[in-house]
Amino acid sequence: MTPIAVTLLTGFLGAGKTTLLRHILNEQHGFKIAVIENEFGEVSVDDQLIGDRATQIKTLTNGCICCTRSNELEDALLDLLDSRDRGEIDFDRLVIECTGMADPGPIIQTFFSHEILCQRYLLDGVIALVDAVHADDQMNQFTIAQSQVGYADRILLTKTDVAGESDKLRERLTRINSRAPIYTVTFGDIDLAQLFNTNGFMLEENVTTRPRFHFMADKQNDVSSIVVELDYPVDISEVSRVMENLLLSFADKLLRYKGMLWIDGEPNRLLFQGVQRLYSADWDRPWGDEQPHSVMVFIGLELPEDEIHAGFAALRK
Ligand SMILES: Nc1nc2c(ncn2[C@@H]2O[C@H](COP(=O)(O)OP(=O)(O)OP(=O)(O)O)[C@@H](O)[C@H]2O)c(=O)[nH]1
Repeated sequence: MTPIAVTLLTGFLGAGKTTLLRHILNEQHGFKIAVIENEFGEVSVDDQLIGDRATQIKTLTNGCICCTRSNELEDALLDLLDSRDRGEIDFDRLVIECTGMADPGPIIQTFFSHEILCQRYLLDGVIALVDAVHADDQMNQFTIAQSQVGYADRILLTKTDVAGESDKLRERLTRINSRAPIYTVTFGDIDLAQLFNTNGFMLEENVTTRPRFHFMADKQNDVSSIVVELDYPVDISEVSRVMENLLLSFADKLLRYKGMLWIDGEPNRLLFQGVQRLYSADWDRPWGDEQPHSVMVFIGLELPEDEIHAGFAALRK
């Protein structure tokens, strides 16, 4: 059975998530989309704004889905599957709109830690919306606004019609997350091909991410990213040991990491990625004519850069 592709919309309060969702639902894309909305408070406003284009809208108002202990998100995901299996509703994609204060981490983990959800849903991508007018202040004040950017596979800069383009803001976003491309979007108007099928959590991605800016130590952000590149082969069990050690001390700080490794004596590339404590690895295609090398991107909160660099540097034989 083909898993249902899930897109997670995150971004700080007022960044334009609902506006984008409305645009997604009104496009002629041929998908049947179900929506999970998360709002604070008993009265749901956004589902009235969205209109009736979604197959099914589930609104979770019992607190924020990233921090409630009630498994409300899990229940909603299972309910949707039940209704679909009973033939009551039909959908082939799911979009989840988080609240503006939500931490995407636990939401992402839901898709990796529950057996049925793992099988039936495929987390396709995390889209972070960033309000070009307010983002700087928001990220200065709230680390969660930085984390939302840190988890993203795509960053959408909204409200540039008011704020204009800012290289400084783009540079800051790239410092936080050097992996995600940044697109501008005005009132949600964007080609869906840029949002869907990002394969953000698939392992066959060609990871060649490099920071587009050369920067100094990051004093501005709590969340930042680093790229680790190794021009020597490493032992797979040694890599596991380095990762286990890093996770032992810093699991909560390593928001997201992804990489391609040159494993000693192996003709194939090893792709690996993780979100906090959960990580996985898979063999990819052979290196072929390409010069083998390793490249990894780590995105995290108060990123333990020295420890990461030291851990992998120690693998040089
Ligand atoms: N000028 C301008 N306004 C925008 C743009 N995108 C969204 N808005 C406006 O920004 C306001 C907030 O947009 P929403 O889509 O409700 O934002 P949200 O992220 O869903 O907000 P919360 O649910 O509160 O987190 C609305 O008044 C939108 O019309 C844009 O690109 N340009």
